[in-house]
Parts: sequence; C-alpha cells; structure tokens
Amino acid sequence: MAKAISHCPLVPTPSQPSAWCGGGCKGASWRNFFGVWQEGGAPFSSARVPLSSARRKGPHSASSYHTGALGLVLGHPFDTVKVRLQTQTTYRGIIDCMVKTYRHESLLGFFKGMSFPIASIAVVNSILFGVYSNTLLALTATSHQERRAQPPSYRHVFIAGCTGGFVQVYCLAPFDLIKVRLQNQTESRARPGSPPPRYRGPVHCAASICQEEGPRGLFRGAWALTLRDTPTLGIYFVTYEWLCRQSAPDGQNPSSATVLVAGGFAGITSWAVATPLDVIKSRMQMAGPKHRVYRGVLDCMARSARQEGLGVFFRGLTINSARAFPVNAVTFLSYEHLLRWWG
Ligand SMILES: CN(C)C(=N)NCCC[C@H](N)C(=O)O
Repeated sequence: MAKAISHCPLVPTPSQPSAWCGGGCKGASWRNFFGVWQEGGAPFSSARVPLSSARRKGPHSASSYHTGALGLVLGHPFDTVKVRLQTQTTYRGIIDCMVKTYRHESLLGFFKGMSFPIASIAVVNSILFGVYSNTLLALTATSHQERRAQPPSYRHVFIAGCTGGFVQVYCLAPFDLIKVRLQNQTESRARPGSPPPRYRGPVHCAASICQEEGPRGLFRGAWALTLRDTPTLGIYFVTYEWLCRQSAPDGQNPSSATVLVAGGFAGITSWAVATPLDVIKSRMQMAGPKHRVYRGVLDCMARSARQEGLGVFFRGLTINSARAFPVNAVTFLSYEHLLRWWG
C-alpha cells in the first residue's frame, strides 16, 4: 500500500524502517529502489520500475519483462541495419543493407549481437528508471504515487532524466560495445567455407577485447555514449510526461493507449536528437587496435564530416525512428503496468 514518503531515497525514517533490512522486516514499511513505499515482505526481492502515479493492482507483472524483451527482439533487426549503415560505407541505403544482409547471412544476420541486450535490458532499464524516479523524488519531495496529483516541473523531470541517462551509461557501455561489434560481423555462418567471424559470440567477444585492449577496451566509446544519453534521456522523459499530461490533464493516470503513444513518441524524439552522437559512438566502438583509431569524439566528428559530408550525422535516423516507436511504447507500457501491479 502506498504511504507518505520522506525526502531522501532509501534512507529510513524513525517510523519507516530501513529499506536495507532484508527479510527481517516482515510486516514493516519499506521503500523500493524506485521510491514506492511497500508494507511487509522482503525489500529488493526484484527490481520494479515506476513512472507515473499508481494505485491499482493488476495481473500484469508476469508479462511485463517479457513484453519489454519482446520489443527489443522485434526492434533488433532494425538496430542491426542502423548500426551497419552508421559504421560501414558499403551500403547505398536501408533497402540495400537489408537485401545484402539477407542474401549473405539469411534472416539470422539481422539478429546478430542480440543476446547481451536481452540479458541486460532489465538491469539497464532498472538503473535508468530507478535513478530517474529517485532523483525526481529528491528534487520534488513528491512520492511516485502523488506525482499525477502534484506534477513535477518539466525542469525537474529533465534533470532527473539526464541523471538517469548519465548513470545507466556505465552499465550499458560494455553491453552496447559488444552488441555493435557482433552486429558488424558480416561473415555468414550458414555458408560452408566462408571465413570464420572474428568473435564467436558475446562472451568470446568480451574476452577478446579484454585480452587485446585490456578491460578499458570494453568502455571504448563510453564518452560519446555519455554525451548521447545524458541530455537525450532528459528529453525522453520530458516528452513522455508532456504527452501524458496533454491527454490526462486533471491528474488522472494515463490510459494504456496514451502510454503507448507517449512512449513511442518519446522514443522517436529522443532518438532523433541522439542520432548524430549515436553515429560517432558506434564508430568509436568499432575502432580498436586493429582498426583506424580516433583521437576522441571531436576528431571522430571532424574526420567523419570531412570524408562523408554532414549527412553522416543523420545515418540511420529513419530506420531508428521506425524502431524507436514500438520499442519505447512497449517499454513505457511494461513499466507502468509493473508499477501499478506493485504500487
Ligand atoms: C535516445 N535514447 C538513448 C533513448 N531514448 N534511450 C532510452 C530508450 C532505450 C530503449 N531501450 C531503446 O533502445 O530505444
């Protein structure tokens, strides 16, 4: 059941025992990582993510993670085409890339590098949404449950989104790097006699990078990723909040249809702004000791623009927008449902 909330995330008050009390505080109140007060049971039994106010309980939880993962699976072929367009110069456009990938690598080619994003999505999104929610809580002193009745300012939503974006980068960076390296392997596994790919899978990829470049190699491109995600996740949450408030201005919970549309457009808007740095991030991730190396983000930008024109910064924009709508619609719907079930 929802309760009044203290200002400081995860800090106990005299009447509200510590969230860190493990299974020993059965029957007591505690607040989960996302700032929702709970009564009884063991805290932190699993990660839950709130976004907007939630009071109803529902049977949605079982499928929430699966729908998020399903969105990722459906969006992955688009992501592979985007990454290839951004980092390789052999394709004339989306269709050309799709046709060549299909002819050479079959349908499986579109799903390369998918396992680590699937394995990590719950953790990465939990950090993102959890830090967002707790930052908002610290800034506004309004609990998640009260947020529809007393909506936070867009400035606070933006700051909280930027903070979430900044923090999640350090979990996302290695998984994203491995994904990009595997997506760029164009060798066909199905064809006998074709050369073996450099990396045999995600674990081999991680091990090879550590061996060849040291553990820091796993964070190649992390600075570009930070510059990409910090402001754009602020934009992501502001767009979502703004669209929800347009359709439910009187402090009510948004309907599922609203959440889907607002989440989808939040994805498109944030990715449209993120695309230039997404191109630079992907190129820097591909640059290893054996490939051309950039001296930094600015060097990568300057060299890419000089060699390929300013259009390079918008590579993958169309396909990424097509992908962003369903993936983020499902992401927000999953988390709203998860929260309502928990709240
Ligand atoms: C513009 N950016 C970086 C974002 N909006 N990021 C958050 C959404 C991430 C989601 N899993 C996706 O892949 O679209």
